[in-house]
Order: sequence, then C-alpha cells, then structure tokens
Amino acid sequence: MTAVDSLPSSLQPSAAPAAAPEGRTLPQFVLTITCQDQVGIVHAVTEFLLAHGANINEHQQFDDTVHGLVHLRTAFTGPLELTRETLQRNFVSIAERFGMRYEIHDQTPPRLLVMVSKSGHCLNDLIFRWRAGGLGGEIALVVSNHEELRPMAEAAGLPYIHLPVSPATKEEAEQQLLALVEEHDIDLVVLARYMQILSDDLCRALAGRAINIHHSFLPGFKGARPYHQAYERGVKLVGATAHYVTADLDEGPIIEQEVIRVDHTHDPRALSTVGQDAEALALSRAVRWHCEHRVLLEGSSTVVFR
Ligand SMILES: Nc1nc2c(c(=O)[nH]1)N[C@@H](CN(C=O)c1ccc(C(=O)N[C@@H](CCC(=O)O)C(=O)O)cc1)CN2
Repeated sequence: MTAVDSLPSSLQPSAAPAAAPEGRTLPQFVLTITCQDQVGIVHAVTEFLLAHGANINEHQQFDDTVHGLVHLRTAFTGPLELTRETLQRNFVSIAERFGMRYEIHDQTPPRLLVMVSKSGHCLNDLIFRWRAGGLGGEIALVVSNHEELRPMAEAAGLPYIHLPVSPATKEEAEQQLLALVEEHDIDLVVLARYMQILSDDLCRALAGRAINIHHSFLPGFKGARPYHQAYERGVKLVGATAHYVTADLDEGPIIEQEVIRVDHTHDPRALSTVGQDAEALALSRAVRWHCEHRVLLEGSSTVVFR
C-alpha cells in the first residue's frame, strides 16, 4: 500500500479540489525552497501538499548545475482550515531531511515603506499600481529627506514622514527610520530614488528587505549622476536596475533591469527624462515579484520565478 493509498477519499489524487463555502475564499500559500540538488525533492513536496489537501496552482523549478543547487517555488490553495503555522510545523522534518532553506508565506500582503527624495516618478508609479491592486503589497507610509513629494503621498492618503539627512543628523535619522519600520510592521523598504547612502549598520538591519532603483543599466555608471556619465560616454541604450540594497553602493543582488534606446540627440536632461520610464517599470516589477515571493536570493545573485 503506497502513501497515497492511505489517504482519505477526499485526498485521493483524482478528487476534485476543496471548494470554498459561500462567501469564503480558500487560503493561498507560497512555498519557496533552496537546497542541494538530490533525488526525491519534488516528490516529498508534492506528497506533503497532497497530505494537507492542498491543490498546486503554480510550480516553478530551477536546477542550478553550476552550484549544484535546486530552487523551487510552489503556489497552492489549501482547504479552508489549513494555516501557515500548520504547514510550517509539519514541513520541518522534510526540510531537515533534505537540508532545505525554505519559506512558507500566506496571502497576507507585505507592508511597504517607500523612501524618496525629490524625484516623484517612481513613487507615482508605485502608488498607481498599489491603488489598482497590482503591486502585490500594501504601501503603509512614505519617508523622505525632503518635503517636495508630501502632496503626492498625502493626496493618496499616505502618511508622509520628513527625515532630513545631513552628516550631523544621519545616524539619528536612520534610527528614526528603523523605529518606523518596527512601529508600522514593515516587511519591505523601497528606495524609490532616495538619494542618500544608507550606512553599513542600516543595510545589515534591512538585509534582504530593502530594494533600490539605480538609474543606470548596472554595472555601468554607478553613483549619483549616471545620466551625465552616460551622456559623456555616448551610449545608445540607457536603463535602470532594481536591486537589493547592500553596504556596497549599487552592488546589491539584481532583481530586474530595463533599457530604452537613445541617440546623439539626447542631452543629460533628455536621457534622465526617458530613463524615468525604465526606472518606474523596473522598480514596480521588482517590488511585485518580491511581494509575490518570486525572488530567491542566492549569494550575490537572484533566481526570479516571473
Ligand atoms: N548602502 C546603500 N545605500 C544606497 C544605495 C545602495 O546601493 N547602497 N543606493 C542609493 C541610490 N543611489 C543610486 O542608485 C545613490 C544615491 C545617492 C548617491 C550619493 O552619492 N549621494 C550623496 C548625496 C547626494 C545628494 O545629497 O543628492 C551622498 O549620500 O553623499 C549615490 C547613489 C540609495 N542608498
């Protein structure tokens, strides 16, 4: 008798997926796994989900033969009574058997804190997608080292916190930011053209939960004025790079990049103007994919299950 044979009829492979009672929706979850590649991983995962009455909606896998690793993302719908805590508790033994690094998420949208300076095109795009329900997370508040974007945030009903930064106030400002992250139960900090360099301590505190948009196609043109560098170089493509924030400026693991064709008629201002579209698109995609648990960090790189 196989493991499947021992399951109740409602869980037999041919059984229809569990249905939600009137007015209720079935819980949805995402499981992400990284481990050494070995036989039986997918079988163990699918047998575990079957035993909990879960119905797989999306499954993606990448075998990284360079590093001998396998990365999985499985999105599934559970029976009404299934919880993240039950899954977490029951999956531990499987994770230990295969030496898995894993996360189990329910459908609670991550809470976002957006940081800005004076340029509003990325914030504007994030607010539009959030209000349209297409960002994958909830914007909780906006923090800035300037006042210029307060009207945009407050018009969207968002709290706006002004934290001026100078060499004298930087440490205090960063402590206040961390206090806001705790106070508002923030899951992700989004640097949406925030033009101050975060300290090593702050980067460590926000490791894996802070995304920046750099206004160039990295690794080219790092720093604060990439469009001037691009103009001087005479490039024919400009772009933007969304990456996790690390202490090494503009060196964090890349999540998404976008490019736009330009030519000799574009001066630095024109390059900056056309580049804004690439920045807004790359950042919003990266934020949504992070919120949907589609981005797996692997050392200095990422695996993105788009
Ligand atoms: N620790 C990190 N902090 C930040 C990163 C990062 O990758 N790691 N990205 C920046 C954004 N950025 C480029 O994408 C960037 C922003 C600002 C500067 C810079 O030189 N700033 C000057 C001040 C400039 C000003 O006041 O306008 C500085 O901080 O001395 C370079 C790159 C966000 N933070």
